[in-house]
Amino acid sequence: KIRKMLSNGVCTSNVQLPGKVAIVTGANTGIGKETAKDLAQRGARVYLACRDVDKGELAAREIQAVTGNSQVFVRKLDLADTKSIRAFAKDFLAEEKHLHLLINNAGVMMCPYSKTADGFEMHIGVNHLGHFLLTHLLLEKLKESAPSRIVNLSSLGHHLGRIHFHNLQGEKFYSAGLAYCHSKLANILFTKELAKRLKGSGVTTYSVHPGTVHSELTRYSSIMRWLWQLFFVFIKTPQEGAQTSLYCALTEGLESLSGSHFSDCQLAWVSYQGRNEIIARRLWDVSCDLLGLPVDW
Ligand SMILES: NC(=O)C1=CN([C@@H]2O[C@H](COP(=O)(O)OP(=O)(O)OC[C@H]3O[C@@H](n4cnc5c(N)ncnc54)[C@H](OP(=O)(O)O)[C@@H]3O)[C@@H](O)[C@H]2O)C=CC1
Ligand SMILES: CC1=C(/C=C/C(C)=C/C=C/C(C)=C/C=O)C(C)(C)CCC1
Repeated sequence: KIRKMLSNGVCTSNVQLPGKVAIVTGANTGIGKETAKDLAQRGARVYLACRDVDKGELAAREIQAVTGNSQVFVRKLDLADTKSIRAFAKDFLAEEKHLHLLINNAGVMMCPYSKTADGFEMHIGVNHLGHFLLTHLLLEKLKESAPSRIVNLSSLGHHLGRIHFHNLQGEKFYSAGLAYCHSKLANILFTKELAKRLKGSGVTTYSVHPGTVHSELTRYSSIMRWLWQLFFVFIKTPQEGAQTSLYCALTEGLESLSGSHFSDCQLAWVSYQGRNEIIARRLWDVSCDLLGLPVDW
């Protein structure tokens, strides 16, 4: 009862999605799996973009069995490797005529200092740069399929985040907890800058704090796991955690709020840095530079 009371925010939309195509990254478990399940339940063709295809297949079978929707597919996507991101996008673009919903959900938290295949620090590399590149590669398809939406999973933790341009890869100093928060701030800044650039295109974008949710996200931190267990009544189930992503993906009339941040299915407060347009623009330029992308897209 306490958890239900604290788990504010339910996506009440009864929008159905026959003929619509969705991609959910990191959909083999946690919030992503529940998000994909709900979209499949509404009749969408859903692509589970997972780094571990076997885990993805297990989730797809479960989703197919629960929803009766056979149009649930698994594709390999490792956000810690730009080659994998490019291969995923290439195959998807060849396979599908449309893309209506891109849910940038996958994430890592508090992993020990490590680097992606391209030499980016793991949090900024997977949580921000990986999704930045994926979105870039899929954007034309999203525009052609408009109205379409992009939902970026951020976190309340962004309040502790700062974009240290002189130490973006954590080489000068590194804290696993803060590195996560920095990457989640980057998700918010990306959403804001992207929304600006997409004005008038029919593609809108939102960032989301899903709540404090029981999932595998705490895998690298025994303290977090212990806290989550101790205070389990305060922690949302993954299904409850998926509600704000679904709200942003499905709610009609949300277009004018493109670029905004949501929690518990309502507008949420963003930190001072998260509202800074100059930092958002600079992060965009630096991200393009790191990924070898043109600045204007
Ligand atoms: N749980 C919470 O309390 C909160 C979660 N969030 C955010 O919600 C999102 C979902 O998290 P949640 O469901 O809780 O976490 P989980 O750890 O349960 O799920 C994360 C998913 O991301 C995938 N993933 C991790 N690294 C990569 C990679 N390199 N390439 C592709 N996929 C990858 C994981 O795959 P695999 O299973 O193979 O590892 C998994 O499918 C994250 O962005 C997180 O930051 C925000 C605030 C709070
Ligand atoms: C203070 C406090 C809690 C709050 C924890 C919070 C607010 C965690 C946020 C985690 C995030 C944002 C994770 C991923 O992004 C608990 C554990 C509920 C237990 C009661 C004490």
